[in-house]
Amino acid sequence: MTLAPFLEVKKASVAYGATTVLDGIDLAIAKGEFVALLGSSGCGKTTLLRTIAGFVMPSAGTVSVAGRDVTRLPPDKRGMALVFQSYALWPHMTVAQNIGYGLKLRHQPAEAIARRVAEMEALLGLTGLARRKPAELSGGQRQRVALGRALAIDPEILLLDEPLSNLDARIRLSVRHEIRALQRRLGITAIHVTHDREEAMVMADRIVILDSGRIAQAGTPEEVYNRPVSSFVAAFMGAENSIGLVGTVAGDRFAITAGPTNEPCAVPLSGRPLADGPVVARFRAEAAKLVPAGDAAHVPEGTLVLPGRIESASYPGGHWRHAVAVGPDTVLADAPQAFAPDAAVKVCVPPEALFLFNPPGAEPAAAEFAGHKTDKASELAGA
Ligand SMILES: Nc1ncnc2c1ncn2[C@@H]1O[C@H](COP(=O)(O)OP(=O)(O)OP(=O)(O)O)[C@@H](O)[C@H]1O
Repeated sequence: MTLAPFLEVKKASVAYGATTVLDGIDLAIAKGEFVALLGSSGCGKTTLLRTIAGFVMPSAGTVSVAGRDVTRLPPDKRGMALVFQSYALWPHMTVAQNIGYGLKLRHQPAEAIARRVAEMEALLGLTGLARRKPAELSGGQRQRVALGRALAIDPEILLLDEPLSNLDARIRLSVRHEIRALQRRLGITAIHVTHDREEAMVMADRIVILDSGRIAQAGTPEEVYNRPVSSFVAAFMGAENSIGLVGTVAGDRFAITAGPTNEPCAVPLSGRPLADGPVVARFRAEAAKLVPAGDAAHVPEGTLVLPGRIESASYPGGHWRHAVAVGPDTVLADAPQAFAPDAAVKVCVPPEALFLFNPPGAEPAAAEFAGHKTDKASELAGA
């Protein structure tokens, strides 16, 4: 299903002095969609959000809402509301005054403000706290007030800049669900900046992964998790183990040659745009199975086998995590039981959990991994 774009960023670039921070960003967001902007520190997430909000003027490109170019409009004329990480509540104002602040700026009559504030308090579970000042609230309550202030002006687009990062882990989980449920209920379009992968996964309809001011991949949580288009995205989505291999395309399979760190193996290409030669193989610790070196009977068929030696084991909860020396590399692999240090093992990785990429410059030029097109239409279709 392809949805018409509601918010559209076209070829947007932003530079601070000689430094390009956003480089030709193309992004189309459907009405009611919840999009997470995900990326490591300094990749340009906040700059993109502030460009959409109107606080940063792009040096090139446009921002439009419902087909209307808003690139030159001031922030308060864009129908958007921004919620910050720091809440930015007025400390001397009560909860009610903070929530009603935007309406007061818009010269709404007092009764209308009181009505809307009461609605917001009920919606956000703040009833009874109207006369308190921010200092008399918990972090979660303060964040709900900030959300109430943003929603009170009835924005079409809600922009969230790491709104949960000041909350402790447990409250964060509940506020996460509250924000998502509210966004769904109100049918509001939301863009959420975060560097927390799990937060993006559980909250968003679509995740946009930024790398050095460019979109590395945009897709549903399931797409970016299971079909990363690059080694960078795979690593960012948790496939942090990396091994160098060599292989050749043989029909619909990629035949991995036996090497110093691996046994030979053929994996289905499944549309992967691979060329003969060296590849980087990435996989998650939880996707690998550890088998004692002498126990050939328990090596699952069709898996990539990496002989190794246990360096250490730790218990993060639910399983044992092992650091395993594989040739000159160390990979992490989980198992339900602990292996002893120095034990000889085989790290077995099933083909569907193995992400293979030719090194940059070696990819087949014309090949495109099915379902990985990043043009606008398919981005929206993934919504
Ligand atoms: N006003 C500014 N002047 C100069 N450089 C800036 C300015 N604002 C941001 N930058 C630089 O632009 C780059 C992107 O910053 P941005 O805040 O968008 O990153 P981010 O992905 O949101 O990072 P974080 O997760 O750390 O907040 C960084 O290198 C930053 O130092």
